[in-house]
Amino acid sequence: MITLENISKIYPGSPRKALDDLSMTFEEGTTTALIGPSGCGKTTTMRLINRLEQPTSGRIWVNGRDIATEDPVMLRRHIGYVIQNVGLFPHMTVADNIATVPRLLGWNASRIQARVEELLELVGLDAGQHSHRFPAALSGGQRQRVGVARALAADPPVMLMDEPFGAIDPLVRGRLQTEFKQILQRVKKTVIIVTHDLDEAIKMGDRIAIMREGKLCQYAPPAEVLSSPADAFVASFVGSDATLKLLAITPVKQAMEPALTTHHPHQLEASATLKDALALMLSRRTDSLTVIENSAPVGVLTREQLFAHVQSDTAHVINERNV
Ligand SMILES: Nc1ncnc2c1ncn2[C@@H]1O[C@H](COP(=O)(O)OP(=O)(O)OP(=O)(O)O)[C@@H](O)[C@H]1O
Repeated sequence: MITLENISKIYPGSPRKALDDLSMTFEEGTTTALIGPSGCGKTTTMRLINRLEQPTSGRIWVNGRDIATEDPVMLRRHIGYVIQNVGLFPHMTVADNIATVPRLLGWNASRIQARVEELLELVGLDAGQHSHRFPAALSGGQRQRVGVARALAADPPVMLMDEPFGAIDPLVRGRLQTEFKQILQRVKKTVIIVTHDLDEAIKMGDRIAIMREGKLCQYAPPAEVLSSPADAFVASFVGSDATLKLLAITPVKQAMEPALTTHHPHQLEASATLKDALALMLSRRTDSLTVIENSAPVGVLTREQLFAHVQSDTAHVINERNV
């Protein structure tokens, strides 16, 4: 768990606060997406947590310890850090890059090799094919995978990821986001991801922290940010298509009426989203669907139930357009 307690940061010579009395807690084993306009203090927050910067005032606790009392170098060995363009050492092979922190921690050679192979498999790279290559010979997506493997090498409880997909082309980015989310769920770390991309924040974050001018505007699960923005700024930040984004992350199961027998001919898996359901209703020109799980009916979803799950104003707009 990471706790920021009344953190303010004023950079020398700067007229304004980069962070302004910021207090928040990042729960253990969860992924938080930090998002907000340029200059709102996202990167500063990350750099304070791994002590690349010092707060002007306030305290930061990582797993119950005040990091001001920790040796910054030792602290950083227990915090994985992934940045845009990765920062791999260009003169070192993939294997040596991943082995950096385990070597500093004094692991023996066979343990390091086993860990490198395990991590390459975890991030979807073939060890035999990639271990001995140099970063320049990899694609952007492959470099990013190596960056994540390196950050995970010593199994740190905390991972900081500063725009980890920023330099990746959009098609590969979507795939990497999906894969990394699965990896992060498996390794159960406390993860903070800085992003500029709301869709990425919604996809990756268990919670989203929306910042503005060094303060926190809202800190909540994606569905709550989309359905109940805390103020006008958050509402404008999430945009007019918040309802569609909400449909895209809400499982059908949450909105359906349970039922073991139904007469509606069109079927949809319970794991599908309300956006999938709406698309199916539109294409089949129907107002109700049978929801199935393991090939058996588990419920019914009607258009009314679907709209009841999204903000009423916007739902009316969708309804009136009869989409
Ligand atoms: N080393 C520095 N010296 C002086 N001011 C800085 C320094 N680093 C950041 N700042 C200022 O602090 C504020 C917060 O910057 P920060 O980089 O944390 O924002 P950010 O939300 O990560 O921005 P971006 O999305 O553009 O990366 C900005 O006004 C920035 O200009």
